[in-house]
Parts: sequence; C-alpha cells; structure tokens
Amino acid sequence: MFQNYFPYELVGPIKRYSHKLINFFYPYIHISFAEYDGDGDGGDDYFERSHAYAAIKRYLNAHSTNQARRLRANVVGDDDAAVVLTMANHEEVTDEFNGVKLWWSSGETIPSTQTISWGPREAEKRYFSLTFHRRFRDTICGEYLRHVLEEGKAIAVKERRRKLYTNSKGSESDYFSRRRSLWSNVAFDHPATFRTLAMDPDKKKEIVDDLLNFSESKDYYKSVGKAWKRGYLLHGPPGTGKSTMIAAMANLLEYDVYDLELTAVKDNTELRKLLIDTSGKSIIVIEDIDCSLDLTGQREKKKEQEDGGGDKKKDEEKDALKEKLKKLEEKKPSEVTLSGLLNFIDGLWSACGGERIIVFTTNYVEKLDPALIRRGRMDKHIELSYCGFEAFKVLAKNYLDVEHHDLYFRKIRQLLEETSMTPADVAENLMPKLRGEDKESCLERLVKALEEAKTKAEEEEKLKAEKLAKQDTQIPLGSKEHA
Ligand SMILES: Nc1ncnc2c1ncn2[C@@H]1O[C@H](COP(=O)(O)OP(=O)(O)OP(=O)(O)O)[C@@H](O)[C@H]1O
Repeated sequence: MFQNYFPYELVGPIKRYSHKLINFFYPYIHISFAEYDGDGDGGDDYFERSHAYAAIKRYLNAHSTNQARRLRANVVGDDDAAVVLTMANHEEVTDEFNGVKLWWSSGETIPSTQTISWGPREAEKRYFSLTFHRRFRDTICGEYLRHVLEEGKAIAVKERRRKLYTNSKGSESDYFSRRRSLWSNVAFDHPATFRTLAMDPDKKKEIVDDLLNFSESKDYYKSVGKAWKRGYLLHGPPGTGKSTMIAAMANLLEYDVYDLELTAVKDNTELRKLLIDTSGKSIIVIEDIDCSLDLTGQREKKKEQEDGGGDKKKDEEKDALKEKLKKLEEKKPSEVTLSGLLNFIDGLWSACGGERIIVFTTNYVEKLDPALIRRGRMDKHIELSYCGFEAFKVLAKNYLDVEHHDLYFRKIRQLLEETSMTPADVAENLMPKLRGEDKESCLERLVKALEEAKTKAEEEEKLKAEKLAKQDTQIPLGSKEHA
C-alpha cells in the first residue's frame, strides 16, 4: 500500500539525507576490539587471543594512571605474567593524539541464552571500544592505532618475565615425554648488571657497546646475509665473574638464558632439537666448554700433563680441574661432536629469526680447539681476570657503599698490584659478617686477606726456586740436559 503512494525515485535521496542527518546529530564512530578474534580460520576461537586486544590493554593501562577513572591492573602469575585489566563495564579512559580526543571503554557481551559449551561462557567475551569523531577517521584508523599497537607491544616486551632454561637428561621412553620440550624453565631474576660488575671500566664499556650494537643491527645482519647471532668466549680463573657477566648481559638486553648442559645431550639430533627450540632474544650458554665434551680428543693426554706438571699451575686451579674431570668421568660420555656443535652455531640459525647470543666459558682457554674459538665463530674473546683496583672500587661501592677511604684504598691498591685475588674472594672479604659490622673492619679484613695471599705466593715462589735449583745441581756437568 505504501508503495502506491510513495514515489520510488525519492528513496535514494531520503536515504542519503537521513544518513547526513544522523551524522549531524551523532558524528561519532565506534570500533570494537574483541579479546578473541574468532576469525574462523578453522582453529578453536577460544585460543585465538587477539593480539590487538592484548596490546590495547597494555597501552591503556600505561596511559590511564593519572585519570580519575583509571583501569586497575593486577599482575597474575600465568606464564606470560600478563597484566590483566579488571575494567568494570563501561568504565571510560580518554586519550589524545595529535590534538584529537578519543574515548576508550570496555565491555562484555552478555549471553542471551544459557548454553552448554566447551569454550568460555559468552559472558567472558570482553572487548574494548574506541569512539572518535568521524572527521578524524583516517588519522585514528591509521596512525593512532599503529601507535597504540606498537606501544602495547613494547610494554609487553618490557613486562615479560624472563626465563632461565636448563636441559637435563630425561626419560624419553614414553610418548608424552618425547613430545615435551627438552628445556625446563624457571623465572630469571639474577640481580647482576654491568653497573655492579667489577672490571676495568674501559673494557666494560667496550662490551656494553658491542652488545647494544649487536641488538640494534638486525637490518645490517640481513643486508650482509649473516645469521643474527654473536658468539662470546669468556675465559678466566674461577670466581672472576664469568657467570655474573652472562647475567648482566641478559639483564642489559632483556634476553632469556638457555643454560645448555652438553653432557646431558644424547646426540647431535637432540642438540639440533634443543637449539631450534630456543626463542629469539636469547643467550645460549655452554659453561666450562673444556670439560663439557671431549672436543679435542686430547682430554686424557692433557689430564696426564696436568697431573705431571704440578709446578706449572697454581694448586687451586689444579684442584678445580681435577674436580671437573672427575665429575665428567662419572657421567656417561656424550655423543655430541665438535662438528655437530659448530654446524649449528655456523649455519642452522641463519634459518631462524630473532637474535641469539652464544656464550662459551672456560677456565682454561688454552685447552680449546682453535677451530672452536676462531674469530667468526666466537666473535669476541673476553678475559676475566684477577681483581684490579678499578674492579675493587666497584665492589667496595656495591658491598659497603664506600667510594673512597684515605687509609685503606691506598693500601689495597698496592696489595692488589702485588698479589692476585679473584673478585669473588675480594667480595667475600668485603661483605659484612656480623650485624652492624662497620666499613673499616670489612676493609681491614680484606687488607689482611691480601697480605696473607701475598705471603703465601711469595713462599710458593721461594719453594719453587729452591726445587729448580736442586734439580739443576743434580744434573751432571757436561750432560745434554745441563747444556
Ligand atoms: N667481576 C665480578 N663482579 C662482581 N661480582 C663478582 C665478580 N666476580 C665474581 N663475583 C662474585 O663472585 C661470585 C662468583 O662469581 P662467578 O660465579 O660469576 O664466577 P665464575 O668466573 O663464573 O666462576 P666459575 O668459573 O667457577 O664458574 C658471584 O656470585 C659474584 O658475587
């Protein structure tokens, strides 16, 4: 009936004008971002968490702290340590971008009917809604949303709790253990930083610059066709800070740490699986590489040399080596080979995205096969050595909050030049032993320890010289050895 009286030609213009009328009275646009995107790609939508929703959540949380109706954030202990916003229905956050005002609100879809399903109840489907004036549609849908997502992502990287992964020999016999990751992990909370690391300041700066340069060189590595990886060899006596430096590296770059125990790796296939299973932004650490594998095939020979040539090494270093070799011999020999390890380091990661640092540590750099540590494989060799005066100053600041002391600093400087003590031992002496122990008595304890170390070293030198002199007199004059 209506059609009879209403000319068909008027429908189009009326529609146009009614839109304009609506836009005039309500010139705003709403966009919603649901928690689960449900893009129908065949997967279970419940697990399709929307990346946009998560990024917006973080962005809003960071930007709403000063607002009256701010969002409440709770850190929950799930795997991602995600920040969960508990935003009451229709709570609103205003934002401003290049002078444009916007409004964010959150909501939940209310179920119309009660149904039984395996997924979450409908009431749990949350979303954020963005409202802005339609005049700014291009700016908001382009520049602004890009800015929100990028900032949200950056916050997520910062908030992510880093992890320390370890591999251990596990039973591989059943179906489930074969499917499980070979890595187990705990939260990585090591407090070491380059600020608290005791070493020569110039050397420290060089290492920090090198690390930062590496982490910012994605495009460079891509342009020269190299895998985005860097190898560091840390060497030096026990207690000079190799492990501490690795923790400082991880904290500086905000990387995860994979502590790879090579003796627990069954074969090269398992090694490949372990290395592929590492995430980007990670440091893979192989400690005591000289004892991890029979990399050179000369382990036994070297051991004999060590046992025979007692005069050449300090007693404590010899004991440490013996202890490590004993531990190694107790373990089943690993079938991982040097070539397997090097192949992975050289080639495999070219195919994996993300930056990776590999760190080898050793107390005895001279034991390593030159092929393993040549430049290109290990890009930087860092020697960590006995405590110098500059390193001592860092430790004195860390442990006693002392930056200068007229009497003790001069004495300690001289003693450190005359004798060798590891930063670990210096730190141990500086640490207050009794409650309320004053700084002077801690410094005094270090002076005494250094004096004792000096006397001991002098006595050892004397004994050595006497032994040599004795050997000399026992060789008959005119013999080949004497000549
Ligand atoms: N350079 C250093 N700066 C600050 N602290 C240090 C340093 N070196 C050692 N320490 C202290 O000594 C402890 C032991 O040091 P660390 O484990 O890093 O030595 P390491 O060289 O890795 O020894 P090892 O070869 O036996 O593994 C650390 O927990 C730290 O407190």
